[in-house]
Formats: sequence, C-alpha cells, structure tokens
Amino acid sequence: MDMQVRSVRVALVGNPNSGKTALFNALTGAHQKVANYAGVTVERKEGFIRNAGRTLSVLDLPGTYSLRARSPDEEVTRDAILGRLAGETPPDVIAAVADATNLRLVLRLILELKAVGRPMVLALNMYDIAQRTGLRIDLDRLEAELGVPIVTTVATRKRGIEELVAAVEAAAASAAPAVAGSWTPPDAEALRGKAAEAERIMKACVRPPERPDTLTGRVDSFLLHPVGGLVILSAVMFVMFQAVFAWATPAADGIEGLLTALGAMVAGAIPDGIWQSLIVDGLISGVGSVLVFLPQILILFLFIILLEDFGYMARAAFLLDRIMGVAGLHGRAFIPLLSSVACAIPGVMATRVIDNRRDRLTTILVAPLMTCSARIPVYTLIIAAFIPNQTVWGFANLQGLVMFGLYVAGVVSALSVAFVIRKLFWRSAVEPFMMEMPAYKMPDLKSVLFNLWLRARIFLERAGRIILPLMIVVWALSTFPYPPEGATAPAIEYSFAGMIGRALEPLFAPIGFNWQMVVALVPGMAAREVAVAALGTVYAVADAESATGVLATTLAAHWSLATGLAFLAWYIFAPQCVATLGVVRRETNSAKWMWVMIAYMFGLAYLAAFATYRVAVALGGG
Ligand SMILES: Nc1nc2c(ncn2[C@@H]2O[C@H](COP(=O)(O)OP(=O)(O)OP(=O)(O)O)[C@@H](O)[C@H]2O)c(=O)[nH]1
Ligand SMILES: [Mg+2]
Repeated sequence: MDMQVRSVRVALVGNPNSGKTALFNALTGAHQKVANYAGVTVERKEGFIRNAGRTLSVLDLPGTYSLRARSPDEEVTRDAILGRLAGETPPDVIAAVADATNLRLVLRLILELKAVGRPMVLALNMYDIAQRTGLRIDLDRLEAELGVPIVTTVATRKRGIEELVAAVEAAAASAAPAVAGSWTPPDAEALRGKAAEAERIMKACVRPPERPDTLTGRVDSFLLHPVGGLVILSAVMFVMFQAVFAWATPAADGIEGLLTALGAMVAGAIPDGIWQSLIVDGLISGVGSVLVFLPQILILFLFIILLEDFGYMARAAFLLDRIMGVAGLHGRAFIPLLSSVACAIPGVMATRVIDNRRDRLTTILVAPLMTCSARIPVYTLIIAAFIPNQTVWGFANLQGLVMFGLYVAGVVSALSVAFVIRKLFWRSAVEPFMMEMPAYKMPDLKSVLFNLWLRARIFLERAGRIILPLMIVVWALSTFPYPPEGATAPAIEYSFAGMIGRALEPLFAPIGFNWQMVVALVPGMAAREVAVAALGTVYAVADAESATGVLATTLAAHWSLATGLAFLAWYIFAPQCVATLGVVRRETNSAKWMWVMIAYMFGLAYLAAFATYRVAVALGGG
C-alpha cells in the first residue's frame, strides 16, 4: 500500500468584506461571488488546490466579528472552525484573513481564534490599499505579538497567493492532527479583555497614514446626505431603467431578426408537418421569445455589478434604512432584498445574516416580491406590446418609466407586506442598522466582464435546461390530439392545451386572462420566464403567421390593454417559481411557511390583476 498523504484542510476566517472569497477564488480558481459589502458569503464553500502533488482543501466561510455567533451565517463559521458540522473534522490550519486597512476588529477575532488552539496563519489582505494610503504596519512586531506567521496578499491581483499556500503548508506540517478541542464561547468579560489586548497591539504595530485618505469621507458627504443622497439614489435607478430599454433595443432587435431569419430558413428547409412545427413553433418561437431579453438582463446586471463593486450598495442600504425601519424590516434585510433583484434564491439565503428569527422570517416572506431578473422577459414583453415607445416630459422614455414603476411596485409591496406582518403577527423593536461602510473601490474591468458573462451563462442555461424541455411539452400539448374531421375552429382549440385552458378559464376570466394565458401560466409555475416562451409557442402553433412574427406584436393584436396590464399586475405578486419555494422550505425548516407564501402571494396576484383589469376596463382599456 502506498503512503496515502492526508490532504491539508485550511479555513479562511475573518471579518466581513475583508476579501476572503476573493482569496478563495484566487487560491482555487473558483468563481464565488465577491462584492464590496458585508454579508456576501453565507454558506461554507469548499475548493481545492493541487500543490506539488498534494491536495489542499480550502474552506470559504461567512465573515464574522466574533466566534460568539449570533446569526445563522456566523454559526456556520463557528461550527466549521470547531469541526461541529456533520461529518467534518476541524480544519488543520486557520487562515485568518484581515483587511490590512481595518485591523482593529479583526485583531480581537484573531485572539479569539488563537484560543481554539489550531495552527494559524494571517493573510494581511488589501495590502495594495494599505500601501497606497501610506498606512504603516510593523509586520515583524505584529507577527511576534500575535505569535502567528503573516503573509501580505492582494487577492484581486493574485499577489501573495503562493506565499500563503507555503505558510499554510508549513503550519500544517508543524501541527498535531486535528482533534475537536473543548472550546467554550468567550463571555463578555473575556471579550473585553481581548478587545483591550487588540487595542494595545494595534497601537504598538500600526501607524496611521500621515495624510489619511479623505476621499471616501468627501464622497460620502454627498452620497450619504439625508436628502441629497436619496435624490442621487433615485437618479441612479432612473438612469438604470432608461438604459435597460434604450441601450438594449438595438441588440434585442438584432437577436429578434436572427431568430426570425432562422425560423424562416428552417421552415423552408423542412417540409410542412410535425417536425417543422416542433422546431419552428415549439423551439424557435418558444425559447427564442425568451432569448431576446438577454441584452436587457445584462444591462441591468452591469449596473448592479458596478454599484456593488464600487461600494455604493452599502450606502444605499444606509440611506434606505429609515424607510425599511418604518416598514418593520431589520436593517440587515437590505442586502437580502437587494440580492433578490437578481433572484430570490440567493436573496432568501442571504437572510442568514439576520440574527432574530422573526426578523429573518419576515424578510424571507417578502423577498420574492422584489423584482427578480426572471420577471424581466415578462415585463419587457408586455411593455413592448402595450406601452408606446415615446418620450415624456421631454427626456424620459415611457417604456423605461413603466419598467421603473414595476420595480418600485415590487419594493413597495415588499415593504407593505412586511409592515402588515409586523403589525398583525409579531411586534418587536426594530433593530438599528449596523454595517461597516466599505471603502470605495474602483471596479476591476476583468472581473466585471467575467461576472456579466456568468449572468449570461445562467440565463442561457435556464433557457436550455428548463425552458427548452418544457416547450417541447407545451408544443405537444398544443398540437395533439388533432382536430376531428370537418372541424371549423383553429386546431389548437381541440388540443390538450386547449382543453386545459378552457377548463381553467372561468377561474381567470374575472381578471381578464384568456385561455392561452392560462395555458402559459401552468408551465410558468416552474419559472416566470417560461410563461413568455409558452405564449410564444401557443400563439405560434395556433397561427402560422405569428410563428415568424414578433411575439409582442401578436399579443398587441390579441389582447386588450386591460388584459396586458392585468398580466403585469399578476406577475408583480405571483409566486411562479418552484425553486424559490423549495429554498424557502429548506431555509425555514418547514413546509408551513412555504404554503403561507404561496397562499398570500397568489391571493395578492389575483386581487391586483382583478383590480387592474376592472379599472382599466372602466377607463376604456377593455
Ligand atoms: N484593492 C483590493 N480589493 C480587494 C482585495 N481583496 C478583495 N478586494 C475587494 O474587496 C471586496 C470584498 O471582497 P470579498 O471577497 O467579497 O470579501 P469577503 O471577506 O468574502 O466578504 P463576506 O463574504 O461578506 O464576508 C470586493 O469588492 C473585492 O473585490 C485586495 O487585496 N485589494
Ligand atoms: Mg465572501
């Protein structure tokens, strides 16, 4: 038997926003999410490094200020360090990660970590910023005071990575095998002692820059101004949604043209019949009607990624804290709600940073009301069909304005539902906002582009994995059975889809939905944008003309304005995403809250669509 070399396990531990995940990515080549605010990582993630024939396992962990964990994400970190997670031993080496420009709080954490008794190394990260600002750290003295080897790193530039690996290997070699120690959480007394010790080390080893960097402070005096700050925030949002429409249109038109040409080509190449119908009506019309929204999604994410990296999002959280507090939301609910703008799944996961169980549950229940990116195809389609592309007030594009309004509607409904939950079910004091403001950082072009590419990949993968197979099903249901001899109505009305649509139609007639929409809503439970694809397929099967046309034009011809607006209202609320429901169930450990969410969201969706439809009809939009 050859010698089995046990792989070394190292855990990255440090304050939030100190660059642990950036280091993890640099070490392992992974692409975990990195952003310039606290609370990005909420799960443990493992990656591997091959180094001289050995494997090093690296754990990325949520940031924490103390091992006396309070919120679920901090518990993950504590349990990982202590080896309490099921089937895991403690890490062989703890790599403490410190933001070199912000050492005060991390020194106390390092003293706490030392008490755990594992071998340690310290990565002084963001060393580039420390040097640029003229911060002076006496590395030898710090090493001696802490009794821990120090490596300086710049995670985003991959500097100091090899040195860090070498230091970890050396620490592991000198260590006894991991045993679960008898760690007890430090009491307040012990923590005060450690804080005083940290303060002493800080004074002894760190000299602040002679000319401190005042840029962040100066910029903040504008961006965090109680009135001016909110004006700037609104302006940023306004520009963002204008851009989503203005910049995306040429690209979206291009994709649209390509797909139309492709459809015509395939229709010419394959003889009329079932295969032509499957490919042209089912796949190109169905999946294609979602693909055209890729440019919109990428532009929105470009804004979000830039704002996150720059460090603006934590400021937005600060500005909106008062409003969120009035709604009864915890200050730390901002980041989960912000994450939900991409997708409610990471949003629900991000609630782990909230320590109070009820505050966390409230945030989970309202997170899916935020406008996720899967709603973009639905919203954009209906806007393109029913809202004229015109300029209002001399400078604003009306379509962009309506999109902005839909996002605001998502935020307002999330705040309102949170308010009602707090008022009706659990009253308690609202926790004040507590998040360190990150220093502003210039976004790195390469990582911005890479993150954008990741977004595009997620979108395309969903189209391939979820939408494509579902469209084959929708196409089959809309095609079979064939109409009987001598039938007069369009063939699709005799199909299974026609039957399902007709059966459910009475339920949806009061809110102005026709049977084609009902047919689209059923597979649309899987994910919101599936409904758009399903509409594409259903209308393409029903009518050869629209198979090669633009879906928005088809809808404008078949639906009334009132119906279009009711559909938008429905989508602000409807919980049409099984994956989100699954995550809610997992994160709340109960099916109960998932059902509560399904019931209240469908209820609101129906009410909102009903009211919208009736008002629009009364105003002449029927
Ligand atoms: N200039 C500079 N920026 C860095 C460095 N390391 C990380 N960053 C940036 O710092 C921010 C935070 O990095 P993350 O890796 O997300 O921090 P984290 O410690 O994982 O944060 P949490 O998951 O919230 O605990 C990001 O904007 C990174 O791009 C560095 O060495 N130099
Ligand atoms: Mg992280």
